[in-house]
Amino acid sequence: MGFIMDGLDAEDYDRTYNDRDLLRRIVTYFRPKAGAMFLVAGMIVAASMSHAATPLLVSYVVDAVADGTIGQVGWMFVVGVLLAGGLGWVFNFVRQWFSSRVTGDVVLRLREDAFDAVLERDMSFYDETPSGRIVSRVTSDTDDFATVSTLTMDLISQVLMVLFVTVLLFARSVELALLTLLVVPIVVGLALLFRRLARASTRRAQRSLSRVNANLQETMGGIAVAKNFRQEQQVYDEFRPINQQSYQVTLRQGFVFSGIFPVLFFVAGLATVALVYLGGSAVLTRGLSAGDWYLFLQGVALFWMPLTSIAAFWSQFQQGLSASERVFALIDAPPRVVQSDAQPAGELAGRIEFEGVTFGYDAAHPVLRDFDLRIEAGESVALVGHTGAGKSTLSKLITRFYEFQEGRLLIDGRDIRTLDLASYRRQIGAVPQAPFLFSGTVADNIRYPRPEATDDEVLTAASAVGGGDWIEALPNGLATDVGEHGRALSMGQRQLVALARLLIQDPAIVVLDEATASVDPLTEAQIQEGLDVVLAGRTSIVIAHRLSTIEHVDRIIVLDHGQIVEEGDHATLLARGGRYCQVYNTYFRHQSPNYRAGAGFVPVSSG
Ligand SMILES: Nc1ncnc2c1ncn2[C@@H]1O[C@H](COP(=O)(O)OP(=O)(O)OP(=O)(O)O)[C@@H](O)[C@H]1O
Repeated sequence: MGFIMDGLDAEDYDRTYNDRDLLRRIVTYFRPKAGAMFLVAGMIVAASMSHAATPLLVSYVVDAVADGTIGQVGWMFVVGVLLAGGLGWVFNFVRQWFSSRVTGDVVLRLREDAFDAVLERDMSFYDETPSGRIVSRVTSDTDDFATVSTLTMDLISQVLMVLFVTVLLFARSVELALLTLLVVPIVVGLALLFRRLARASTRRAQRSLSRVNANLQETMGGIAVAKNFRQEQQVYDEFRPINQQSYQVTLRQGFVFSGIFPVLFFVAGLATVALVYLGGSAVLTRGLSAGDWYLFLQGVALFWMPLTSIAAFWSQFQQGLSASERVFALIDAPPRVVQSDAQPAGELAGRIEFEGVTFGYDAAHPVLRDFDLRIEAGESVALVGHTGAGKSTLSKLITRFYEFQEGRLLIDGRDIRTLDLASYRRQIGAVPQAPFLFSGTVADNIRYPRPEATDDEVLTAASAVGGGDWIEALPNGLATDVGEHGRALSMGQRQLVALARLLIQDPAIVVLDEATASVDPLTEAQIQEGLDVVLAGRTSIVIAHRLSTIEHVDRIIVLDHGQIVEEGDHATLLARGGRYCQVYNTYFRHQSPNYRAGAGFVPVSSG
């Protein structure tokens, strides 16, 4: 049991809706399609009537054969049966056509809503949720939901068939009709019991599938690293148990689902035996016509088919319901970042103040405790410190990607929680270590923050960065295709594109995580020049990895375990011989032009 259930826990934001809320929610998606659905309902009634007409007509044929009048009326029955069949086909066709439209439109809207919700989520959501799982909610879960609507329409048509057949049965013989109906509560009871089992096993099957998706997604994302280190076997070893688990869980689901049919058929078989026996005796003893008896035998078959398919329907219905539950949970996931107001940020000067901020990714383990820091408008600050010191964390709070637990964060003296996030983020330029480029040309990527930027503006921005020489090195200049994730450009070129993109955005505050990947000295110089242009006149917080950056900024802040342990400019801090010197000796010393292995250490006198 342990292995089969491992890793199939719900996501943090998963929730269980009660049936009524879930159905109400589903109905809101179908309401705009009411017109088409009425037409579908009409077609379902018409098709069900034409299908129910066939056994009725045949029962008359049986009677006509029995009393020898078939010769005079035979042709009418032939026409009647053909007509019922033909009309049934037309009604069904129209029904299928419109119900596909309804389902398609509903899924379209649901998927749009799910996608919008995904875009709205805070960064913490992406850190915690593997992207494969998100993908499977937006794609396969919405598809499963679609099957609910198709099945619901099928079910309605089946139920109508049952009603028509019941009416026919009662019209012919109340006694036999009641006998047939006696079995209904048994079937419904079994179906309800089965419904509980099906829902639980279905939910597990969906989770295991999304685990497979998540694993595949991660594998594809890191395939270059895996191949480089020849770790294909390890990747395979990781995939195998996850896939195996999905197999086991699906197998269990199949077991549960297939269990219901033998039980239902057994009950149905008993009922048929009883009807054949009682109906046969009635024909012999009480003058029931052979046609009536035939109608009953057909009626039983017609009657059982919808009932058993209703039972089978539950399984898929449950699958669709739990899929819709998962999609709605994604749509309804409460944001972690909560704004108390939505004041437009306006033109920011860029002053940033942390006042007694406490923050932990997990509230029980704070990364920052009672943290104070004031960065003046237009000041450039470099954050340095050992790995895990909290440098990126600070930048994530400034970009408002994460919610902090205590204290205040002020931007130009205004509480960050009172600002309209969209207008605030427009003034924040965040550059990650490995700048992400979207498929398209270099110009498309530079224009990304402001699609209406003219070609001249794009060219000016690109030329301002690193003297613009790098554009000539591109095969098609700014029209060069960057390839998937910018793979067609070198790391250095990608960074230059990211800097030019910042110029187009023109933010008041820049939060930059410097790339650690080394580039050639020429590109390095271009990037440094680009940085000087981009950072001029803006508040900038740089998670510094390059010596030239720390030598140029107004203030260096040394972080250790979420605390500021030292601050000042490069020369002052070097002279002090404190914690900064330790960091310098570890990370920056070797970047000095005079670097020689084992030499150039700055003496450390304290801490
Ligand atoms: N998404 C996350 N979820 C949980 N913990 C995290 C997350 N990101 C960072 N941490 C933890 O917070 C602490 C600070 O991490 P942070 O990324 O701010 O360090 P850093 O100084 O930027 O390190 P580096 O130079 O390696 O990027 C670390 O202990 C890290 O394990």
